[in-house]
Amino acid sequence: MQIQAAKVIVTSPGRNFVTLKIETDQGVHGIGDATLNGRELSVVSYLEDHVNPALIGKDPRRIEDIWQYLYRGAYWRRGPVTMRAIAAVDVALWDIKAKMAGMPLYQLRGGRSRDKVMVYGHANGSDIGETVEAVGEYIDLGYKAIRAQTGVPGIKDAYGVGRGKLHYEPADAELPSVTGWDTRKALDYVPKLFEKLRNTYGYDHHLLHDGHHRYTPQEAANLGKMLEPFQLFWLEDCTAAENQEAFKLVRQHTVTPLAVGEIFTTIWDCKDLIQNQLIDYIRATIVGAGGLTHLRRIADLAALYQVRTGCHGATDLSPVTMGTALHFDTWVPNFGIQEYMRHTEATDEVFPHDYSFADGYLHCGETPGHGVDIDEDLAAKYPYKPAYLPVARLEDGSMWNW
Ligand SMILES: O=C(O)C(O)[C@@H](O)[C@H](O)[C@H](O)CO
Ligand SMILES: [Mg+2]
Repeated sequence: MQIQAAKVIVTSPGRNFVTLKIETDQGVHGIGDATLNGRELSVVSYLEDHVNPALIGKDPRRIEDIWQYLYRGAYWRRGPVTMRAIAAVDVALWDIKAKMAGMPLYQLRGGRSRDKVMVYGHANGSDIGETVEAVGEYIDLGYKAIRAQTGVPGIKDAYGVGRGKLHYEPADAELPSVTGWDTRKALDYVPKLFEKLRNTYGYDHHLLHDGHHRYTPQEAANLGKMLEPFQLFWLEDCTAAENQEAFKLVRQHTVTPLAVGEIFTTIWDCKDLIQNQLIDYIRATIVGAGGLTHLRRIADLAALYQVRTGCHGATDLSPVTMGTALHFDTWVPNFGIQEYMRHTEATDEVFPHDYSFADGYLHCGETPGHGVDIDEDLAAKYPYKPAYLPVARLEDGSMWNW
């Protein structure tokens, strides 16, 4: 069996997605997601110029060997562009293998560990009142877990406040727009949001919050401590994690559960965080961390330390990543939760899929493979359109973390 063709499809049904399609001489094809928000075309080039030519003629069943070939063979290791390209190949090959086996992908991992996958949705508003209302809407939709983000008075367009209700999408401008940040104001306002949420809805639902790398370790520790009475499911990206040791300080001061990892690309980014039990949830996902082949290694290491998974699932990852993540979530023994931001209808049409939402849970389908395909004719109707995430600056003009 041989790989006959590998092609990259770029489509923008509301936002940009990069998809790799691998075709075999047996008529079976597989697809993988290679989307890197705001840097999409760099992965297109990486695949078209450097990876795809090397795939032709290879045996698609040798997934592990092809993964090692692309990782070790490049000499230049890790990084978002390289690892997303590897992830796309890896996922397309797992799709092919599962289709050939006539099984849904989770069966090839070891079968079901659970009946359904708990997800969290994104509730946001420009102030506490609006966010509390938005959380209520998610509760009415059946969600068991809800992430709550609020605009903060005096801060211009704070992180997490979207334009649409169910379709939060911050990558909007042809060049990054400028938003603001003020830690003092946020530290004062965010705990009040969670106090109001618990007073309004009680403690039956899981509540989550994303700090988006905005706080120093000391400030993050302070926030975690103030949020303790409100029993969060997790506080995400409370501080930047390039220096994994930074989490020690946070951990020493608060029992609020910590999650991190949506921008991690390999196990090396979270090895110390996991082994020192500095986090509770690892947010790496399929497209970000080298595909199913690598993500399961991260999950296995995490399991040794009772760290659970919480895959990134924002709408800058295509339905291909969501579908594959759901097969991973259905299998992985140390599952925690899955992020679920809904794609727009146009995106769902370009990527027909068999996963479905009901009563706060997502269910992966039973069709062979990962259950997601691409309608190439429809995809061609939505050409690439540059779109960037905003940047953040402090009041005095200093660059901050978006
Ligand atoms: O889903 C999350 O938790 C995020 O932090 C995203 O909103 C993130 O900002 C985007 O995925 C970046 O592309
Ligand atoms: Mg996040």
